[in-house]
Amino acid sequence: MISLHNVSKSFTGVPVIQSISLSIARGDIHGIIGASGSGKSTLLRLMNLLETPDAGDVEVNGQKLTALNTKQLRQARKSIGMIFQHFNLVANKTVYENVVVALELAKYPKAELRKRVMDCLQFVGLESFQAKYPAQLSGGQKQRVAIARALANHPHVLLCDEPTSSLDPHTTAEILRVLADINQRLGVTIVLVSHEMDVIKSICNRVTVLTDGTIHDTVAITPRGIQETVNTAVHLVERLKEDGDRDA
Ligand SMILES: Nc1ncnc2c1ncn2[C@@H]1O[C@H](COP(=O)(O)OP(=O)(O)OP(=O)(O)O)[C@@H](O)[C@H]1O
Repeated sequence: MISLHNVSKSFTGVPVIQSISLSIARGDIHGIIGASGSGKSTLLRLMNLLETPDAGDVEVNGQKLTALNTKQLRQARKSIGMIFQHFNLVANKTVYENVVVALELAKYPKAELRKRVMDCLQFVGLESFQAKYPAQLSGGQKQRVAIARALANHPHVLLCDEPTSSLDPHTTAEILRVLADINQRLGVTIVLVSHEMDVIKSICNRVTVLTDGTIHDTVAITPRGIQETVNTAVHLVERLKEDGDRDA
């Protein structure tokens, strides 16, 4: 589904990704983990050519992206959704408008716009929030809108760059559940960059460990499932007591 062949990328002469080859199979939830600065985000952004490789080839869904012209690449990107740590919503657009923009940019048939937006919002459980603005939403709700927007054009692949890093554990579990659902119900291949081992272990079936822009290893794991978390005040106090982090 996604193949990188000897891909390299430098910034201002400093190598950040060094001749990486990696294959991600259709239907996988593939994690990328590594220390800060190891190149995780850059590797992910090379998969949809948000970063252009200095060398090597990137193939997604049978198409060699590195061989396409600008127009062809724009077309190919419709089938590659992406979400980010800080959601990247347009602040002065409503939830509905944030999703419809993705469809309009992709020249989706006008008559089908409304239905498609509402289907996507329903999938993430936010159809009743369509008229709200991002500032009126919680972090988890904002990420759901971003997911709805990423799903709008029926992608085959969803690239997720630290999608839960701004969220509390309870909301993290909710968003991971949505991602697992997208993978299972819609058959979307997911690549998930995270520095949190718990996040990676909960839903990924393969994991690449990056170190200094090279692959240390890629291993198969059994996702252990999304841990239920509770965020009531009582539960939070209990957690503090467990950690011994309270006034004596
Ligand atoms: N556009 C850019 N221009 C210059 N340097 C960049 C750029 N993007 C990334 N880098 C550098 O490349 C290296 C890898 O960055 P990257 O964001 O891919 O790492 P990361 O593993 O995702 O880090 P983190 O976990 O801290 O987000 C870092 O040293 C970073 O400063």
